[in-house]
Amino acid sequence: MKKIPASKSFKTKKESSESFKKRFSALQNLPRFFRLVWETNKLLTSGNIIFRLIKSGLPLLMLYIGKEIIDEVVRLINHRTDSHDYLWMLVGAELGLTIISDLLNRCINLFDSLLGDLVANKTSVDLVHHAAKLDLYQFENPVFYDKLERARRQTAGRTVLLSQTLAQIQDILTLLSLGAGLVVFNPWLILILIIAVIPSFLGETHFNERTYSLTRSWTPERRELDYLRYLGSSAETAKEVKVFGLENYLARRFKELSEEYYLANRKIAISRAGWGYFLSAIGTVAYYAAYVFVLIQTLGGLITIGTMTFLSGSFQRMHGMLQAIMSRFSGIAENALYLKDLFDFFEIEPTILANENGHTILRPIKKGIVFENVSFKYPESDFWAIRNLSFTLNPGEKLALVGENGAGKTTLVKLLACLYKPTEGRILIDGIDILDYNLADLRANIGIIFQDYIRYEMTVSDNIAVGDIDNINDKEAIQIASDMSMANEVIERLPNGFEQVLGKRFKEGTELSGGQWQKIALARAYMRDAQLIVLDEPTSALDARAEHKVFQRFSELIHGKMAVLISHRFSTVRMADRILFMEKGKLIEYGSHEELLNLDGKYAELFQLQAQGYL
Ligand SMILES: Nc1ncnc2c1ncn2[C@@H]1O[C@H](COP(=O)(O)OP(=O)(O)OP(=O)(O)O)[C@@H](O)[C@H]1O
Repeated sequence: MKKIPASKSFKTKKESSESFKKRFSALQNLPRFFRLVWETNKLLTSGNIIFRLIKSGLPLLMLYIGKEIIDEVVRLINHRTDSHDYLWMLVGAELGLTIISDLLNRCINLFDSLLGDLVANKTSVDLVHHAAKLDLYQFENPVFYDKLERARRQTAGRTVLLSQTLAQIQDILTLLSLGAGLVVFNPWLILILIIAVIPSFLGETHFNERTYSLTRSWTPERRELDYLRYLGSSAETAKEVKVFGLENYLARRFKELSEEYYLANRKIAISRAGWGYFLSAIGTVAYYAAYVFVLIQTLGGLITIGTMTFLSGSFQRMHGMLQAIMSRFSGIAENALYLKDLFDFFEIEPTILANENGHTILRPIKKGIVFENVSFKYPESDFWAIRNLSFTLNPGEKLALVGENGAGKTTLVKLLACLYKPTEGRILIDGIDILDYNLADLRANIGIIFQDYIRYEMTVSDNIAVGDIDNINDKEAIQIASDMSMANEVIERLPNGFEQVLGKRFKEGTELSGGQWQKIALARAYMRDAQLIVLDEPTSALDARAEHKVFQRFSELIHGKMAVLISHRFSTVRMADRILFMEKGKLIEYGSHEELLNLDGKYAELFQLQAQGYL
């Protein structure tokens, strides 16, 4: 079994004090959090605060009435003929306050939970919007991914922080009011009280901080655990797990890793329980010392029995409350740290900007698309995925990209869609760098179907409409796109036609074959009114005849538009006006099919090889 890395289980003093400071500075995130809560729902937020303010004054009032009741009862025992009216009035008032207090509790809980759900929903929506703005390479970076993962966890978890902080404010107000009552009768008790809770507070703070550092430093492993759980128990992976008999391997890997995490966690949990018990025992002893002090004063006739119950009652409540406030305080600081992860994520800026005021693409494109000495390295990679690539895609031209696996074909398409920035060189549309165009307009003009397109487990209609999501309700356009891509042949055979849910995740879902999925995905390309259509091996799962037919149709249907086709089938590739043959990121041959055959180079060699396979 792997040993727990030292850095994960133990930390130096310096690290501890640094993260301690970090915890407290994380509290600075609270105002931003409350702004978010306020913006989410002003009515619920203000209602919640008002109810809590009222509630915070009730304990003092109740204790005072309790004291008055006892003193009145004692007085009436000694003066039996006096009227009982004041006593019943006090009892009535106590009953009324109890009923109001219950009602306030219900309202506060209700508002907390409604507000918590709304905040979680709003944060999730903001998260999706922000994630969509970020660069693709950021998603491929593990550090970023961990941040995203932590942020995603925060969206639901912050509900606790909301009620914690509001309860904290409420308890502090109650404490102040009770404290004022206590000061009037005996100021010394306050001092005992403070001494009693400080050890617990320090203990709580220390352990919360250790838990946070542990959780944080284990984010990559927790991500791996989630991934292993997914591999071992999801519909998508079940087929392969069964045929390769991976269950034991996955379960073992999960067990080993989860056990390491458990052990690290257990260590903290045990010392937390031990120290927590010891430190709160100090508080209990102090409480009893104060209690004895009050009893002695009562026996000496210095205070009434009512005052004794008031003092011991408020002391007990304040003790409990102070302890709750202190332990909640470190809880809040801890949650605020997690909150920092969420806000940090929102602070990550994309490098490819939306460029809302950028150029818009001419319709139709006049001079075409020019790759000008473009080179590209993936971030964190030290080899060139694309190297010194220069070519022009003329208006109306159909270009095919050919090359062995890893030659850089998909990378070229990603650069064209502005998913990455070229490391060197420029890509121009009508003479303007694509980075200077309005990003949304640029992408609206390009329709790309990637080889790893998404199989949306939604209706057929939605699966096609994602190609032009603004027209999701345009049934006619969806129908036409499906006719064009030959998906109609698939759809006709589905029990619910266009409304058929695809995939096996949801009830009544139907699974399609690889080729059938591809025909549906291909319809997305016809949905949008793009000037350039890029198909990155979207027909690899079609049989040879179907692929030939699809491409023949494609050439006819997109007549006049620009297209880039990536395929490993030469029968398809030869339909293009021009073919670019790529090797290790470089363009090594280009021309029409006939020209490349006459050249008798790499293209011709691969073509012959494939042709022989069919002989
Ligand atoms: N996200 C990525 N991060 C780092 N390197 C990558 C990434 N995607 C691709 N590469 C590398 O870039 C090179 C070009 O990959 P690309 O996907 O463009 O090839 P391709 O020609 O489309 O291959 P195929 O025919 O297999 O689809 C490969 O060596 C690959 O390992």
